Order: sequence, then C-alpha cells, then structure tokens
Amino acid sequence: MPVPGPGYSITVRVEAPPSASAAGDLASAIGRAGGVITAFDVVESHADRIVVDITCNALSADHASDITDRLGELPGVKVRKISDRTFLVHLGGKIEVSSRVALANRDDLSRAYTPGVARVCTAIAENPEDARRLTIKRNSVAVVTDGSAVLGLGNIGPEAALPVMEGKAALFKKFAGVNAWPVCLDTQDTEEIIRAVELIAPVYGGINLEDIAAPRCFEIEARLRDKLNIPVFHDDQHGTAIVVLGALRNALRVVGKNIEDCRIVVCGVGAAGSAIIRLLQHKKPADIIAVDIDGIVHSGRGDEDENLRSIAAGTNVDGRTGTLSDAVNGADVFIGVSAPNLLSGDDVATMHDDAIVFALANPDPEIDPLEAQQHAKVVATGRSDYPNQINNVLAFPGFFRGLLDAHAHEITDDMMIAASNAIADVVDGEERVNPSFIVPSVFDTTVAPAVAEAVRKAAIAGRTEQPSHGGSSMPWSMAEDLDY
Ligand SMILES: NC(=O)c1ccc[n+]([C@@H]2O[C@H](COP(=O)([O-])OP(=O)(O)OC[C@H]3O[C@@H](n4cnc5c(N)ncnc54)[C@H](O)[C@@H]3O)[C@@H](O)[C@H]2O)c1
Ligand SMILES: O=C(O)C[C@H](O)C(=O)O
Repeated sequence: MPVPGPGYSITVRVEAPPSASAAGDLASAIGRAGGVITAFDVVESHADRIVVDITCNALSADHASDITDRLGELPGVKVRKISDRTFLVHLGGKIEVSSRVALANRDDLSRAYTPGVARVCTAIAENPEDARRLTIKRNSVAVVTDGSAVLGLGNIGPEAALPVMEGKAALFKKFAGVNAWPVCLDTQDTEEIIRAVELIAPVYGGINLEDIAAPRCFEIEARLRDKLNIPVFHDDQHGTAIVVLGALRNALRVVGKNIEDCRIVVCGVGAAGSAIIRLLQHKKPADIIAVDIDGIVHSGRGDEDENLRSIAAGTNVDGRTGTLSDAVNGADVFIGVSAPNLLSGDDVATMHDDAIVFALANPDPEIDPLEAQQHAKVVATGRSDYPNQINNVLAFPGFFRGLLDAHAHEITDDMMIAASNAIADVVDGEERVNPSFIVPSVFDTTVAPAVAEAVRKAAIAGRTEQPSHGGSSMPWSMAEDLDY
C-alpha cells in the first residue's frame, strides 16, 4: 500500500477566517483527502483573516491537486498559491562549482590565473601525469548519459536526464567528497558516445556511465575500458551488482544457508541483471536461473543477443525452460531487476524454505513487499519506505573515492567484490544482521569510507606496476596527498 511521501510534498498558502476552528478545519480537510500534514505555519494574521502555509505529503501529483481542491471548498477559505516542494528543490539546479582558492586581490589572481598559471600549464605539458596533482582531474568524475534508460522512465533524452545526473553528482560529493559533473550527450549512437567520452576524458579521473540502455551500454563500457587510462564504471550494472551481492551475503547469514547450496533466480537480464549474474558467479551458487521478458534464458532459445547468449552459457545447468513461475519453484533466492508486479505471493510460496526475495524494480517492485513477506524470510526492495533498501548510492560514491585515491586506471571484479564485502561488513557483526537489516541505511556515513578503503586496497593489491612520479617538474613537497 503506497503511503503519502515527501516526493509529492506541497506547500499550500491559504487565506482562512480567523476563527478558533480554522486550523482544525484545514487539517481535517487534508486528513479526509488522505494527505499527511508535515508543517503548519501562520504567515500573516489580520483582524478578518489569517494566511497559513500548510505543507503536506500526497500520493501523487493528482492526489496533491485533489487535496488543494478540498481546501478551496471550505467556507471562507481561498487557496492563494501551491508550491510543489520537489520542483522548488530543483529551481536553478542542484549543484554548483566553487573556487578552492582565494581570489581576493591581484596577488591571488597572479598565482591562480595568469601569469602564474602558465608555469603550471608548462609543467603539465612536459609531464601529463602532473595533471592528476595540479588540476581537478584527481578528484573529478564525469557522470555520462545519453538519456536512453532513465530510472523507470525510459528513453527521455539528455535534457530530461539532467536532474538525475545532477542528483548523482550531489550524492558523489555528499558521501565521498568527489566532484562529479553531469555530461548528458545529445546522441544515442554507440560510436558517437564512445568518441565523446574519449574526447572529454583528459579532465576526469574516472567515468561513471549512467542510465544508458542495454545492450548498447555493454559495448560502450567495454570499448571505453580498452581505450581510456582512467576507470570506467557503469553504475546501473556494477553499482547494483555490488550492493546486491553484499545484501545477499547478509540475507544468507540470516537464513543460515551457504550460497554454494542455493538456486538463485535473477529476473531481468538487462544492465543490472547481467552484472548481478556475473558478480554472483564468482561466489559459485549451486545454480543461477536467468529470466527475461521471454521466460527462462537457456541455450536452446536461439537468442541472437551476444549478452544473452553468454548468460545462457554460464547459467541454468539443468537446461530448464518455462516461465518465471517455473523458475522460482524450489529456488532459494529471487532477485528481480525487471518490471513491476511479475511475481505473485503464490509464486513465492513455491520457493524453498526460508526464501529470500529482492524485488528491486523501481519505482514499483516485482512483488509488493508485504505480500512477499508472507512467504519469504528476507525481503528487500529499492524503496525508501520499506526496510532493506537496496540502492546504488551505497556503492558508487565510495567506489570512486577508492579508485581516485588509488590513482586506479581500471576496474576489476576483485574491487567490486571487496566493495560488496565492505557494505555487508558495515551491518554484519555484533549480531546486528536480522531480516529487516541486511544492508546499511543509505544515510550511514561509514559506508562510503569503508567501500573506498576496500577498493583502494584491492586496487593497490592488483597492481602490477606501482605508480611512478617520474618526470615531474613539480616541487616534490607538493606532490603528496591532499585532503578533499
Ligand atoms: N534498486 C536498485 O538499486 C536498482 C538498480 C538497478 C536497476 N533497478 C531496477 O531494475 C529494473 C531493470 O533495470 P535495468 O537497468 O537492468 O533495465 P534493462 O532495461 O536493462 O533490463 C530490463 C530487463 O527486464 C526484463 N523484463 C522486462 N519485463 C519483463 C517481464 N515482464 N518479465 C521478465 N522480465 C522482464 C527485460 O527482458 C530485461 O532483461 C528497473 O526497474 C530499475 O529501476 C533497481
Ligand atoms: O540508480 C539508481 O539509484 C536507481 C536504479 O539504478 C534504477 O534504475 O532504479
């Protein structure tokens, strides 16, 4: 059952009679309309009227307008203004650039800008590696999208994708001190996207691909990894897989099962599902059954898509065929990254004892978590209004912090597994794991540093050559770590 939430929060400014019952009448009208009041402020008081700002949560934009209509119907009440608080937050965008250096006088200017800056440019021209130490490159990530697979909204284009990318950039900064910048490309052509990212790469220490549709996203990521000497990460794939793997480790602990004994159904074999399957394979479950819109993925299906063929080859050891219901019958774990309302309570009832259900489709999961809960021992969703919220924000800020700190040039599966263990470890321990607590809160500020440290260590451990400072013409004392 959806509940009114802050995503549909409005502030309504109304004029009302100055009677003793006015506040109660307004509040009751909102309550009757199903809204939830979160603030009530009298902003003006006159002999003949009061002016009140009422803030309340609604279920949807239509519900919000229904609530304001009900207020307007009260005797003597006039609705003056309605503000949608979500839109208010977005006015003028959510992020900005600020200077890290003083620019108060000519002296400052001569060092931060011309003529002083020329010596720094020359140093970098002589030794391009110095760009990491003397520019924003060291702490900057491009959040790159073509706007083709944005949230559950689909192909809405680059401008419409920008609020999501700004949001990601804000989260990068908040949780890991990383300066991320949205790069929304006005093309959905694979070659153009690859070339565009190649051309902007000099500015950044890492590339975070975001909301680029499958299967194009797989080729773009693979080819950029080959071409660039900075790490390239597709958040929808790997961010999701890292968090899911960590959550699954703790869920299995709750139910007392070993992954080697478990049959895992992954519903959705797009960006998220494919990456989840590939990371899960490192943990050697008894079997993985992949299911997409055409049913169980198996080698006899004749899929032409290269990704699906490779998933078919590495999963479904018994060559099962059929529907999602056939797949979940007798399975230990269901992981959904597909579409809303595909799984029924009856399906979950056919799963093995102490079933685990991760219904992660956003905004509406594969099954209502309350229904799943009746038959499963552990349930997780992508939603913020239910325990065990699985969201990439647990992974990507810390992951890039670790990559940037290690001056990593590539991303390995070892780093991703280390990150997923770090997320699980934040919860696991001191007997804190339970069916409603398998992943840390998205606001747990210890997660990003733990993930960063795990990734940094994995990057250094996997390195064949140590980074060299060779050729730098920069004074050595300046070359060492800076705080962000
Ligand atoms: N909670 C999270 O952290 C999180 C992270 C990533 C993705 N997601 C959600 O997972 C879903 C998939 O994301 P994606 O980026 O992988 O999308 P995608 O478009 O790349 O893949 C979607 C997959 O779902 C399958 N599918 C669609 N309808 C289906 C049906 N009726 N039955 C079975 N399979 C069906 C498709 O065949 C495809 O394999 C979205 O709802 C997204 O919001 C959630
Ligand atoms: O990126 C997110 O935070 C959400 C997730 O990737 C989704 O597609 O629903």
